Amino acid sequence: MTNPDLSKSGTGVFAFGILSYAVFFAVFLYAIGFIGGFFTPTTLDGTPTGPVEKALAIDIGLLGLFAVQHSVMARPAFKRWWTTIVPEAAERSMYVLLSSLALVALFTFWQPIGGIIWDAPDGWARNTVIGIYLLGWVLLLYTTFLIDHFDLFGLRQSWNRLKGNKYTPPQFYTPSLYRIVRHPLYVGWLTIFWAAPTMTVSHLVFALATTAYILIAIQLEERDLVDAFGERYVEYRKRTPMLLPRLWRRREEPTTAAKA
Ligand SMILES: C[S@@+](CC[C@H](N)C(=O)[O-])C[C@H]1O[C@@H](n2cnc3c(N)ncnc32)[C@H](O)[C@@H]1O
Repeated sequence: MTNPDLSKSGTGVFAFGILSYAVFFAVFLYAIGFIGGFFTPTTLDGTPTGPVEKALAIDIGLLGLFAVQHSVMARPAFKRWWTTIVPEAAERSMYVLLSSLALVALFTFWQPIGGIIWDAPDGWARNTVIGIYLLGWVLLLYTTFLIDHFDLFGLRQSWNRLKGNKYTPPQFYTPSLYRIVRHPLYVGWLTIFWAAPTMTVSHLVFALATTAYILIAIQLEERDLVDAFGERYVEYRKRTPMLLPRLWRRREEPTTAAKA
């Protein structure tokens, strides 16, 4: 089969990359309001409009849709097949666009369930939780730049295609926060999901499901990282905690290379 990259114009692929990035950015801004409960017309917590069973079924379906799209399309085997259909330089932008559209569906059709699990009192307690929530977003955005923000959201690939440069995938990095935990970006997400000044039943369903999803996604992602980077990632995994920073210094163990 011919590589579709060769038959598509670099300008078209780059324009698609920009469009996909713009949609992602709008979804990112909306998500801050949707999960935090400010400004946006629909929110995670809100007034229920129908029976609990129906709301639960819809919400779990929406979360499942996102989880399947986001995980299946991220696997190397899927990408190998998919890039026989879409240009290689547009693959990541396509992934970002479809992830964003799955989130638009979630924002649009989410059914609040009501029922308060906890509610931080007004004043310093509530403001502190909101502060932690916003810090989660800062952590998330900051971490994307530690790996490669523009590669993660597909712009680097389409820019390279436009310029006719050969694409080199990102290498294995452990800068800054990656020395403290292996998944700082997911720490950002978990902070965002759980730092809720008011925790309703639908927010709890959302936080539990997304936490479970992240724990599964880490297993899949690390399997791919071991395949891609081999012993370097295995050693890194041994010395660096997954999500919770160590509060004490670990006794240095000899590396596999040193043992052999
Ligand atoms: C959404 S990012 C999440 C990164 C990481 N799991 C985290 O929570 O910070 C997923 C992409 O980051 C890549 N990735 C994860 N750890 C990496 C590292 N230390 N260096 C380079 N790429 C990494 C994965 O291969 C995957 O393509």
